[in-house]
Amino acid sequence: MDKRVINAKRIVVKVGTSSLIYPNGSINLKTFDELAYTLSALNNQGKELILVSSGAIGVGLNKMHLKQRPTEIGAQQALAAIGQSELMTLFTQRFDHYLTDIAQVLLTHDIFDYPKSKQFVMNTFDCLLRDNVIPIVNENDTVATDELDHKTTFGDNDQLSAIVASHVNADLLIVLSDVDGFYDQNPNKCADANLIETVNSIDENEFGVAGGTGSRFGTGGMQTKLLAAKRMLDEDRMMVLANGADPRIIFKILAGQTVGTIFEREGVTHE
Ligand SMILES: Nc1ncnc2c1ncn2[C@@H]1O[C@H](COP(=O)(O)OP(=O)(O)O)[C@@H](O)[C@H]1O
Ligand SMILES: N[C@@H](CCC(=O)OP(=O)(O)O)C(=O)O
Repeated sequence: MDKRVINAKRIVVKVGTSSLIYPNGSINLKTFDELAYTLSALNNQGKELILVSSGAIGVGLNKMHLKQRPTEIGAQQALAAIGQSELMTLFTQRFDHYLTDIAQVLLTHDIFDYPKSKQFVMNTFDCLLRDNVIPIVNENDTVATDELDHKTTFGDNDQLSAIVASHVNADLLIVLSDVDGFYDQNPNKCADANLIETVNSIDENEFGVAGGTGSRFGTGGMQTKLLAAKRMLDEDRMMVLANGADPRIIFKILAGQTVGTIFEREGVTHE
């Protein structure tokens, strides 16, 4: 494992809907709790953490007792608005339990393109991290339209997490999903798919084996995770993709254990 992973101080963690919501639509309280515990423990150790969390629509569906995601974009945005406050309530409860302060930061993908907006966002992150408050970021779904196909999909927190990691100069991006890592074929479709432990570069070969989402509530699937990883590699940053079923896996990652898939440029020092 790359020594830089063990030494990472500023870490962005992205958690997908598939880790927070069960396939039956119920809220996965175990993940919420273990995520809050893990990030609180690391915060206490002096790490600087930013959590990018999806789940607003999933939690909104649950709150409104809906089983299917509506196709109309306005209805999805309304569900995201309902679910976002509920999502933060769940996080507040769990993080309170571990005596950790959190803050909600809603962003759009293009916010860093505007120098003044970028400055305000950066000031906010700086103050929160300085005060040991963990920012919890989601896309501002009611105003975000750039990623919508106006049919069934909504937003993309994989790439948003990479954008955030890049602008806050994070040492490491950890993406938690419902798979163990990046496979040479979609593991939900091919039983003989093999996990790839290290990826040094991403081109059409990798994109060629990256399929769409496996869950009813996830959006991007592996395509958007590879786009996020590509951004990290282009900037010589590292990303680890791992299974978020038990977020305490982050301790293993930071202990240097071989977990999931690490995306890192070639030629770095291993031990
Ligand atoms: N090559 C691949 N390796 C791993 N997972 C893949 C691959 N191609 C497609 N997938 C799918 O991507 C899914 C993860 O993406 P997604 O459902 O959007 O999760 P999340 O909600 O965590 O963002 C996996 O469950 C799997 O079905
Ligand atoms: N902003 C949306 C999620 C967008 C998204 O990228 O979802 P996912 O593929 O589960 O990470 C929400 O909170 O429901």
